[in-house]
Amino acid sequence: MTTKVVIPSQGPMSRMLKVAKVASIVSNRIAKDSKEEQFLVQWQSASASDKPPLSWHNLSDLFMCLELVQDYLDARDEAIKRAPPLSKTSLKRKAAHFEADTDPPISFGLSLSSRSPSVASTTSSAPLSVDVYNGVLDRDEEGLYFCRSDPDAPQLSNAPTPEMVRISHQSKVDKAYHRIRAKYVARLNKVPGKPIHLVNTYDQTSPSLRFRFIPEYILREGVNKADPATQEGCQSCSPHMGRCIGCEYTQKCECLEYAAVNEAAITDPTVMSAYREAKDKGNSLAKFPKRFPYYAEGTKIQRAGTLVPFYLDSRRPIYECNDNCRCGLHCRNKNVQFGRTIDVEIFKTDGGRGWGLRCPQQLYQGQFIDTYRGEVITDTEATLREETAGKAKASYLYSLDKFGESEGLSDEQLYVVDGEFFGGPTKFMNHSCEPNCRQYTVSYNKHDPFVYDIAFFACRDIPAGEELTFDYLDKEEGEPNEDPGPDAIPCLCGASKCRKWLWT
Ligand SMILES: C[S@@+](CC[C@H](N)C(=O)[O-])C[C@H]1O[C@@H](n2cnc3c(N)ncnc32)[C@H](O)[C@@H]1O
Repeated sequence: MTTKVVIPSQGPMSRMLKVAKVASIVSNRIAKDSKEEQFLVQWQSASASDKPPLSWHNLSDLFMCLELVQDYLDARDEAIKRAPPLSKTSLKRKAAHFEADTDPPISFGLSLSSRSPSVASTTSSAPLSVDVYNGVLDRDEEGLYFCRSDPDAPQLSNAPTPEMVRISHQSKVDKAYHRIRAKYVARLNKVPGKPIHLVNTYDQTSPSLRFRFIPEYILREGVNKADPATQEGCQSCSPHMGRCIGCEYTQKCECLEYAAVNEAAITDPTVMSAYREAKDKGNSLAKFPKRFPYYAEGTKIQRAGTLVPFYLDSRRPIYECNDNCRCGLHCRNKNVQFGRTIDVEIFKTDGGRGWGLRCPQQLYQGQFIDTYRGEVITDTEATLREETAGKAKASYLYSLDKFGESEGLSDEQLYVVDGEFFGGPTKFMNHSCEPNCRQYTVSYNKHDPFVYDIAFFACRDIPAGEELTFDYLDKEEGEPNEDPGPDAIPCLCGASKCRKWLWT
């Protein structure tokens, strides 16, 4: 007679698993008696020579390790897609069998001991909520369950068996998908600021629970932001000049010192030659005409705060005023620093591009959407992460190289933003060869060429619900396209002028 160890059911929290000791989820099934979705947990083994213990658990036990359930479901989904299709008759027969008896036939000899005071023994004929296959369930001081190896138990090296795999592919996992979605939405609801919605009318999946929403960059080892003492503010401006919109005169505002010169505004030939000379010699261009980047209040309602054409149609960096400025909180030259002001929706795209981002309301040309957030890492660390994760990883890495050339910095000195595991909703923005958004450099410290914001703006009016996209290559006007290499990722943007690949 096989002994199984049963954990008494005492409400959902009483059986939470100790996540740190769970290695992975390796199978799933529907419990014969309770019809609960269950998952086979593979635990970490005490030593490398021990075979890891395995135990079946109801979904409710796994709330704290839903990330691992999600990993398992992704792999299961891939395996199902790769599996040869079953013939209609065999599918029907197996499904019928499965509904009648969903417990996998156990093809290995089980001999389980029950030495933990928190578990009770029963026989295989008793109704089981959870059964342990080759270990002993125990509880730590916080009451969390884990499974430790039992030297007397048989060493199971072949789980999941082919039979377990067959059953797992036919067993429903709707509740697991639902729980994962609920956990993701609960997290979204905690993100400060305007709501982020999650919409998936395509399948049951949710974006990765491993991702954490963060409001600011996380600076990792070796990354240094310029000393706050170097963040000069404009000292000659005030909130009460002219129209009371903060900075009013570009020539007064020291924040624009390094901003692009508006050459079209230089009509005097003497000024033009002085400008050319200063430019050639690398002298200060502070006194030449500049533009504030945003329309101020008082223009058309849909224009206020949007980019003026001088910036909209270019890749010119934007220098916003900062906390050390005298122009006040409501300066017309402060925008991106206040963050997103629109709702966004993360949605599952059709056509193989994964998740995408859209806005449920209409956006106007030049309107700020959000910044790209993530871990700021060194170039060396970025290369390491890229090599470890393979070519697809490159998609979440964003180089902060805007000032590299003008400041004479080498690639190794520059930083990279990795938005894969930490970031904001813009992580989900896909590429299009004919995009409706564009990325801009936004700096609050003109003396720091290393750490600045990457901000997305609508480059045309965007109707409510249209997917937000940008061009991943962000090339200068007229810059030629490189030929795609053998590893080039095919582009699925569907635009009529599609380049056919994402990057080389
Ligand atoms: C920054 S992520 C965008 C969000 C991503 N779709 C997701 O589900 O997390 C970049 C990745 O999205 C996919 N992607 C984005 N735009 C695409 C396009 N036009 N064609 C094909 N895949 C695209 C590629 O897998 C790329 O590596």
